[in-house]
Amino acid sequence: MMPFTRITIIGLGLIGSSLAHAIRAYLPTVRVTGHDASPQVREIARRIDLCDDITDTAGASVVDADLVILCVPPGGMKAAAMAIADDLPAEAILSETASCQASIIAAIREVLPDVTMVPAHPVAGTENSGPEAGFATLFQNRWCILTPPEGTDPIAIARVEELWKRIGANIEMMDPAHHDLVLAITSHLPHIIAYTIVGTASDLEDVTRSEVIKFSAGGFRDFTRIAASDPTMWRDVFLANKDAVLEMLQRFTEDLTQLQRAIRWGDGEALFDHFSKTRAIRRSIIEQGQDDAAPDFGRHHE
Ligand SMILES: NC(=O)c1ccc[n+]([C@@H]2O[C@H](COP(=O)([O-])OP(=O)(O)OC[C@H]3O[C@@H](n4cnc5c(N)ncnc54)[C@H](O)[C@@H]3O)[C@@H](O)[C@H]2O)c1
Ligand SMILES: O=C(O)C(=O)C[C@]1(C(=O)O)C=C[C@@H](O)C=C1
Repeated sequence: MMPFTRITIIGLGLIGSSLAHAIRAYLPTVRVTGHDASPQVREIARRIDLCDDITDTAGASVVDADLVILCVPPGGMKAAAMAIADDLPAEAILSETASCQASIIAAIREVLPDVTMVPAHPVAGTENSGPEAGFATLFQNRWCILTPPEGTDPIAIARVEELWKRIGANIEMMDPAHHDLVLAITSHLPHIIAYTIVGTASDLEDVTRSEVIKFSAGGFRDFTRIAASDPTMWRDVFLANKDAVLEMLQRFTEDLTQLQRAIRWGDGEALFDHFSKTRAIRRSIIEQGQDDAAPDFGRHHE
């Protein structure tokens, strides 16, 4: 059975447009309505025929929806929820795709205290943003983490789970605070490290910009892809997931200091042991078949 018949997507950037493409490709009988706060984005979305209908106001986009998915940057989630508060049907389910969850759920709850909420964070993306960056296969064989607040109607959870399965995702359930801790190490820390290393390299006076570009074919190039990720979204992620990110950064800094000491004191054994452990981690990720998507998706769309 179709989990939903009328889905509204608010925020038509990378994730919102990918969802629209995926729902129309894999659940073609579902009616997809879209809205974005930006008139330019709405114009592009209409031109590329992204949804069955694009509305100029948030309220009009939700009046007959049975599922509304907020796909705006984390810092815009509360405003997006506020904009639909008067028009959201009582029986509609609200979802959102934010990269961090606990503080976003709390902010939405302030505006919509009684709504049935099933947040769903797809662990899939690229460094690109905007309505033309999306593609239908983005979520294929990728994790989607559901973080429903305690006491959420199990039928609502099952319907959202079914939707994500139909567009190709694998489902995991997590408590929102645990989700934020896990993502802080697996996604948010790599981004802050990439933003730092690329910034440091370009700041170095004796490494000219042209040399950075010229010699960036190796490891540095992978960092530049991540460091090209959307500045608004990532500013919001670090502010909204402050505690978990600071906790992970503290751990990371301590581990970095240990490696720094090993280099300073010529402790080759410590370095070799550490690098052997990390090589084993990479190999086990590949064995589990989770290696394929992220870097490739980015490169297809460069
Ligand atoms: N980019 C990724 O890799 C990725 C992956 C998984 C989840 N996410 C999460 O999904 C959400 C969307 O990310 P994205 O990469 O699609 O961003 P994006 O920048 O590509 O698109 C966001 C869109 O939201 C619109 N918007 C902003 N505030 C709005 C509001 N109040 N009402 C209506 N529209 C509004 C913007 O105009 C923009 O078009 C974020 O919360 C992000 O954390 C991102
Ligand atoms: O592959 C990328 O470009 C991504 O950064 C995707 C990525 C990640 O860190 O894995 C980024 C943020 C999301 O919340 C989920 C996925």
